[in-house]
Amino acid sequence: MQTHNLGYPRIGSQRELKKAEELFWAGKISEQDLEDVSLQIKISNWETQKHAGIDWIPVNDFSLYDQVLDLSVLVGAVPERFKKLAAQKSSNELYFAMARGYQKEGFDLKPLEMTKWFDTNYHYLVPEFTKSQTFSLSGDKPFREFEEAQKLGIQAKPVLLGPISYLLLGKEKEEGFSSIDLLDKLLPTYTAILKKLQDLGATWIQIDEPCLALDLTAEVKVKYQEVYQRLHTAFPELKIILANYFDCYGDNLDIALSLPVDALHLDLVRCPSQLDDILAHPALAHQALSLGLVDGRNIWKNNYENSLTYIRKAIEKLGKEKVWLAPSCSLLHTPYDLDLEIQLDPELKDWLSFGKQKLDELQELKEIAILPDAEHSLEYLKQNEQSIAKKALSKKVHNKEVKNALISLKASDFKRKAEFTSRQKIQKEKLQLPLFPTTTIGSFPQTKEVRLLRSKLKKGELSQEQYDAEIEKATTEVIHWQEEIGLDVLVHGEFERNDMVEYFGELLDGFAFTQHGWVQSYGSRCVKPPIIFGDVSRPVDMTVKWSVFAQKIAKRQVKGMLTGPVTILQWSFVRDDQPRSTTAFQIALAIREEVLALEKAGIQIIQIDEPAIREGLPLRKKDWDNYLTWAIEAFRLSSSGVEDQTQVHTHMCYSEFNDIISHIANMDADVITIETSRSEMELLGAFKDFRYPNEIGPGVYDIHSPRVPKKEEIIDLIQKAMTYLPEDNIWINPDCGLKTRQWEETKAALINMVEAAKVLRSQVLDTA
Ligand SMILES: CN1c2c(nc(N)[nH]c2=O)NC[C@@H]1CNc1ccc(C(=O)N[C@@H](CCC(=O)N[C@@H](CCC(=O)N[C@@H](CCC(=O)O)C(=O)O)C(=O)O)C(=O)O)cc1
Ligand SMILES: N[C@@H](CCS)C(=O)O
Ligand SMILES: [Zn+2]
Repeated sequence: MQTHNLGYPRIGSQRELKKAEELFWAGKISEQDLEDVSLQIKISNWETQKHAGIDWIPVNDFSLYDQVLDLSVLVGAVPERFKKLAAQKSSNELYFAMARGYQKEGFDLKPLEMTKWFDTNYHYLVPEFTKSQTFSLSGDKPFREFEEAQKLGIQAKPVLLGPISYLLLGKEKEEGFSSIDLLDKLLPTYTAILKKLQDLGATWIQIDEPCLALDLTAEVKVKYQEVYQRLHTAFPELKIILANYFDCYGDNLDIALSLPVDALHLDLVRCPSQLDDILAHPALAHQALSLGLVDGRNIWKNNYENSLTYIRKAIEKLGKEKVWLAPSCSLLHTPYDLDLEIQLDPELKDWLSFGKQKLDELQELKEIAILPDAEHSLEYLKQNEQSIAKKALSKKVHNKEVKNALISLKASDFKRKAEFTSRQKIQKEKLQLPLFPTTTIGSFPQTKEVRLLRSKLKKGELSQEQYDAEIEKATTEVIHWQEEIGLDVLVHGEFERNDMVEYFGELLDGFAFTQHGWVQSYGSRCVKPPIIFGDVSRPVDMTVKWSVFAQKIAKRQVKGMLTGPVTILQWSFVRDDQPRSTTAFQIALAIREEVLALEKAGIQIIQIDEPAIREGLPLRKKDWDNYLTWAIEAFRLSSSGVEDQTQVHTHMCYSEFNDIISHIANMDADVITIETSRSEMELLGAFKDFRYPNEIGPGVYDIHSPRVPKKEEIIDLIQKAMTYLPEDNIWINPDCGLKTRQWEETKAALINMVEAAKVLRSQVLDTA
């Protein structure tokens, strides 16, 4: 029996990579310094895994920015616009230019698009393909890392994203072909990579094909057979472990089992039922099974008794040699090390397991499975049973009042008092906003200075009063500045928030938060997801103080700003002892209370952000309806308590809306602000076709880039939006919050946005 790992977090246990990268980008350290930090992280990761006793340790799971971008660079899929830069710069500079864009020395290069990695909060860089796309081996990253690991005596298993998933995750940049048509062109380069790894001494290679968890066309299914047959023919000696995760193989199982690979990985956390299906499958013959037992997407201790049931079943059918033990997916999505959490409640800590502890769990499971009667095995089992039992019975988890509140919900709790058309009249009368009201999405730049204040507060170097005074100052400045430039609906800037989810997690009961539980979101950006361990309730006001403060000093309306229940759920580590929907409703009730508290305090416009509604969609379409029903109900529960005159906004980003537009409409927010600028407003087609009734703020510029949009561009975009939507329903705003931007470009962009609104208003008046 072997243990192996599918991938390890790579930001460093103290976010060393993030810090080094940001210094490198600022020109403060050299490329060599960055390489040194990277190597230290890799070595530390390998040693940790070796020390835990993992038999096969992944290499090439490290990345300076993103593993999909790594493969694009390795196979030479560099978009044409970067070619001139490529000729002048180092490979790292080109790599980061593709990741982040390049706007200097006469270049104005847009980065690759970034999108969600399946249903996670990790974002990858979307490969770009053209009809005449060519590929060629253009780097040495996996080879270098394999050699580095070998030198340290690590039994290394290179990890590569599979050729089919790679192509399917990319985007065609011109019409008339499909990315999967490029397989024949890609395979020679892909085989060159395998050849080189084999020549260096690799025996096992992990090829990730997470697209096997999606609904696939018959054409793609056939490609799987062709490709893996070709790879097997080319490398009969090389052993391939094919990894799928995040959902079942489902109806791709027959294909997966027919492939000439040496081992198949199953995510038993997301799909426990597939083990029986596989063990009973007539095609199961030559393959070993890698059991994805330990949850790579969550932080709870593994339940050994459950895992051992799976292990025993697999051994019975296949024999010990053909059973591998693994995490369900890469540990990239978990924090590094629970031992760093010295402030966590010890009772809660006993229920948890982070990346490093998950490695120990694998090793302990292996020992229990091999030597079930050994003293240490019995001890491991006993300890584990005790932790699991304590959690199930803990008073900290269960709150009767919350459970009762959920049971007592009525249909009317999910519905605004009046229909939208009546509300709209009342709100237009009350708010007296101009045509094309301008607003922003909530956050203003979270500068180093603001973050430093919080850091000092946490370290006790600043008192709460001193901190509050500084946040007051920043909020006051931003309110006055918004009024000065003429924005219509103001925001308080969110300076008091570390993150739009963690902030609420720190204030709600049933949540815990960590000191070092960082998880990579994209590139150097990380999040610290809170841990939902118990029934959720709201012991204190969470946002009222800062909204009321801002409203008091403002001459115009200030939007209250909340994160919605589905997004809080999606971006937290969630309970595994009750359905996600139950937790979502509990959070929704807490947010509903906050909404009512804001209303009572005189806030007339309240935004409830739900950027993660779409990413929460299950990977298989058959599961969509169930999810969308409870997710939209959770939003409605959070937003429906208010009077008709109170205007509820929601905000979404990173979303394609076509296939879920009826559900978006069903949220019944008075105003929805959405990311549309990158699609040049084309996303609005769905709203037009559906005759979406409520008001919409289509984003007029991309906030991911420092580029300042020109007034004329914004006018053009809104004129385009007017071909989709009634002008009375249009708001003007950026795509998303401005927290990652600098002040300089923020100011310039918003001034242009307000000027554009003025021009548009006068154009409409002229034609009236
Ligand atoms: C909108 N997005 C979000 C997602 N998920 C979330 N949970 N939150 C989101 O906002 N998913 C989708 C997108 C992803 N986008 C982003 C955008 C930006 C970040 C980001 O900037 N992350 C920060 C960390 C934010 C934070 O928690 N800050 C804390 C602590 C800051 C810190 O490191 N302090 C230093 C001292 C200060 C200093 O010297 O700078 C320290 O303690 O050592 C805070 O503000 O208090 C990042 O830096 O990565 C993430 C996802
Ligand atoms: N209100 C949040 C939404 C981000 S999706 C912000 O402005 O940052
Ligand atoms: Zn957003």
